[in-house]
This record gives sequence, structure tokens and C-alpha cells, in this order.
Amino acid sequence: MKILTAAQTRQLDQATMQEQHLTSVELMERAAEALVEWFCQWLDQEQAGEVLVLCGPGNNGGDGLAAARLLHQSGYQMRVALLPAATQAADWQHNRLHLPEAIAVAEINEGQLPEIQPNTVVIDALFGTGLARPLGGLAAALVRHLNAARARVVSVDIPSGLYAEASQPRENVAVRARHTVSFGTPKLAFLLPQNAELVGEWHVKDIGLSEPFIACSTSPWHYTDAAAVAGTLPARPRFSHKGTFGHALLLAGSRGKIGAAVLAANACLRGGVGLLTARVPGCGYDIFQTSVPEAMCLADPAADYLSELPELKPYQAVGIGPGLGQEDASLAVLRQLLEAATAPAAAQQRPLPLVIDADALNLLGRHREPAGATARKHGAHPHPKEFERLTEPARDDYHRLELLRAFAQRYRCLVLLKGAYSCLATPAGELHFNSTGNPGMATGGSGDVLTGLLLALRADARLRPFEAARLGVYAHGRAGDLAAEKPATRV
Ligand SMILES: NC(=O)C1=CN([C@@H]2O[C@H](COP(=O)(O)OP(=O)(O)OC[C@H]3O[C@@H](n4cnc5c(N)ncnc54)[C@H](OP(=O)(O)O)[C@@H]3O)[C@@H](O)[C@H]2O)[C@H](O)CC1
Ligand SMILES: [K+]
Repeated sequence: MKILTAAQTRQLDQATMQEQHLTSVELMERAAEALVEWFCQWLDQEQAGEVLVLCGPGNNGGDGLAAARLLHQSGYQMRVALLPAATQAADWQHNRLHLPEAIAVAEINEGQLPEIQPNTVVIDALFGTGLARPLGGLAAALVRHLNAARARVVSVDIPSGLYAEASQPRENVAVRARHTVSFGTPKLAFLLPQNAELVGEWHVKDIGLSEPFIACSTSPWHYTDAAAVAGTLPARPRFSHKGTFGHALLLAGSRGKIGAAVLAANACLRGGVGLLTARVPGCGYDIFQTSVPEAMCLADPAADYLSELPELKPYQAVGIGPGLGQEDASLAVLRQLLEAATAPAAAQQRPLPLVIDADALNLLGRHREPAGATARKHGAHPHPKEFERLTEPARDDYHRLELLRAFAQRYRCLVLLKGAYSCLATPAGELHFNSTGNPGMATGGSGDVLTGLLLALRADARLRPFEAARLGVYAHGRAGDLAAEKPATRV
């Protein structure tokens, strides 16, 4: 799914109206109906009590007025408060005229901000994608008043005061919503940790916006949902054999961290790799062979860490990093691997795909390796701190995305920045945010599992590098979501 800018969303509205012969009032009605449908599933009339709708002067406020009417018709007890402005949008005026008289309407003023209790349900329809500058004056006072009340707030389209895709100074005021109900496509702002407390849980509702327009729109931002990955996993043909799915090499583990190698190896096998060989330090040999009998194991001559790179010829992909440790000898192995994989080896038909993670990235960052060493057709997947060690400290989440994008473009590699919506940057400058996963996965070992899964998919030559990476990240999160759905079993 594409993520569009506020400006593109406005064009999308126009295109939808033209294509479907709709008036803007009809489109607004669709948005309000989608909001109301969601609202009614969230709270019934009794649970909601009196619902306060705060309306700004634009179409976001118009959505709020239309929703107030529809909720009133569904038996909810409604109250509306209007933010004064010199002019109101035409569709706002239409919906103001059609607001049932039974709904109490008040104009907000500085001396008399609407009464809001902690259990009040508030629909925030002050500002949407038309926000043109930071909130000030009465609007800012109202939003501060609302946030202080700690009420149950639903924001229409986007929390008022929050920009859809641009960074804003921390001192800017914006609504803290419990839920945000948006239309058509998600906003970039929803996917960044710095906005999480404002956006709350977000929901995107389909209001039948123009598919052809969305398909033609260019955007660097994409949201990987089930539809995006559907059909990308090649079938396992009946006459396939283990060679069909590739032979992967995993370089992992150090004393006290052999578990990371075991987790990555198990995930690689679950990911469908044809053959897996792991290179672990001597101390890990017995542990590994006992834990993962399906994999082959090569013991490094050093007991506690990896010190030598094995022959790479047999392998279709190499993963390095889980539990690797920070020894200089292991850095030397990593350097040799990067060199061997990027060298135009005559014997190799394609550059050897690498999956670089965890301690391997820390080693690169600590020694400030020219990051280009990770270049060309390789994949790295750091978490934010590991990433900053490779680049520079980010001012905020938007700046981190810029750094990520620049890094992937400059070094022509796939980079995955791990987090709640892990972001995969491509050499072409696209950013793909993953939709699966949950906070239960924020625990040691999750990254090792991801490395193993990605390694399996990269070893399968039938998958293109980007598709393998996007699918691996999606499947990893989906596995976590399925596990979270299972009822906990007590031992
Ligand atoms: N496809 C869809 O997603 C649909 C969305 N809809 C809704 O429409 C809004 C966008 O509506 P728009 O009228 O463009 O913009 P807003 O309602 O967000 O705000 C515009 C008005 O607010 C004033 N404004 C802007 N910034 C400030 C500020 N910082 N302080 C005070 N006033 C501000 C602006 O005034 P100007 O002086 O800047 O001209 C406007 O008066 C979208 O978010 C959805 O909710 C449609 O309903 C249908 C489909
Ligand atoms: K809003």
C-alpha cells in the first residue's frame, strides 16, 4: 500500500470525485460514515455517554459535523463545539446547516473552553491534512485543555496539530488521541515512534478513493501489508530437492552467545533453506549439533569466537552476526567475508548475498568501517542504535529515515531499520514499512530469528533480493502475531 503526502491526498479526493461523479459533500459523507461505522463498533451508546465533537473550520471539521449528525441518528448523545474562524469550508457549511437542532452547539472562546471530563468521549475534528502552521492562540489552548483532561479521544484523519509527513518542533501542540481513524491510506506520521503517543491506535478505513490515481502516484513510502507480499513466496515444486532451495552458511556465536546461533539456525531451517551449515566457535560445537541436528556444523579453531572464514564456494548466501561478539579476530573474518563477497570472483555467477546483523554491525560501527564495504546487493538490518553507529546520530525519526534512505542509495544495498514498523530501504530510495509484529517480540533473540529467516530466503535464488527481504520481515512479524494470538499455556 502506498503512503501519500497531504498534498497527494487532496489530489486523490479530486480524482475520486471526477472518476466517480461525486460531489465533495458526498465524499465527505463517505468519510463520516466510515468514521461512524468504526465508532459504533468501538463503543455503544451507553459506553460512550455524551460524545463531544470538536470542529475546526475546514473539511476535517466538516467530517466532524457530518459524523455528529450520523451518530445522533444512531442514538448517541451528541454535543458540538466549534472553533471560531474567519471563514469555513463550503462542505463544513453544508454540514452545519444539516446538523439536527437537538444537538447542542457552542462556539469555543478563550474564557469558556468546553467542559471535558476524563471519561468524556471526544471526537477531534479540529484540523486534518490542511494543517498549515503550528497551532497557536485559541486552537493551542483548546488542545492543551483537551490533553490535560485525559479524555477518550478519537482523532479524525490525524491528531489535530500533527503534520502528516513532516517533522515538527517538540514544543508544538498536538492532540493526544487514543485512536486515529484515517481514510484511504495511512499517513507517514503514524509509523514513527516519536508520534506514537499522539496517534494512539490507528485505523485506515476504505472510502472508495480512486485506485487508478493511487496506482499512478509516486511515493517513496510504502506499507507492507498482506496484499503486498501475497504470491511472492515461490511454491515448492513436487520434484524439487534440497539444492532447489539453496545452501546457506551462518557465521554466528561466541562463548555465552551460542544460543543466538541456534535461534538463527532454527529460523533458517523453518524458512525453508535447502541446506544449512553453521560456523561456530569450538565451544559451541556440541551445543549446536545437539540443538540443531538438521544443520551441519563447522567448528572454528578458536574456542570462544570466530577467527577464520571457511571456504565460501558451496554457499548461495551467507549470514553473519548473531552472537558474534566483538573480538578483533571476528572483525577480520567479517572483513574477509565482505571482500570475498564483493570481489568480482570469476567463479561466482552473482555476487554472494550477505545478511549482516547484530554484532557484525556493531563491529563495523565500532571500527568505523567504510560502510561501503557492506555494499552491493547485500542486506544489513540494524536497530536504530546500531544504525547510528554506522552513520550519524539522528535529530529525530524523520531525519533517521533520511539517513537510512541515503545510506541504502549510496551503498546500493538493502537496509532494514528494525522497530515497531521496521523500515526496509532499497537502493532505489524506497522505504517499505512493515505492518506485522508486536511488542512481545521486543526481546533478545527476535533479531537472530529474523537473520535466520532472511538468510533462508536469500539463499533461494528464485527470490529477488528485495522480495526476499520484504517477505522475510513480514513473515517474521506475522509469526509473532500468530504466537500472540495463541492462548498462553501454563506449565
Ligand atoms: N480523502 C480524504 O482523506 C478525505 C478527507 N476529508 C477531510 O478533509 C480534511 C482536510 O481538509 P482541509 O479543509 O483541506 O483541511 P483542514 O480541515 O485540516 O484545515 C483547514 C483549515 O484550517 C485552517 N488552518 C490550518 N492550519 C491552521 C492553524 N495552525 N491554526 C489555525 N487554523 C489553521 C485553514 O485556514 P488557513 O488560514 O490556513 O486557510 C483552513 O481553514 C482531511 O484531513 C479529512 O478529514 C474529506 O472530508 C473527504 C475525504
Ligand atoms: K483531526
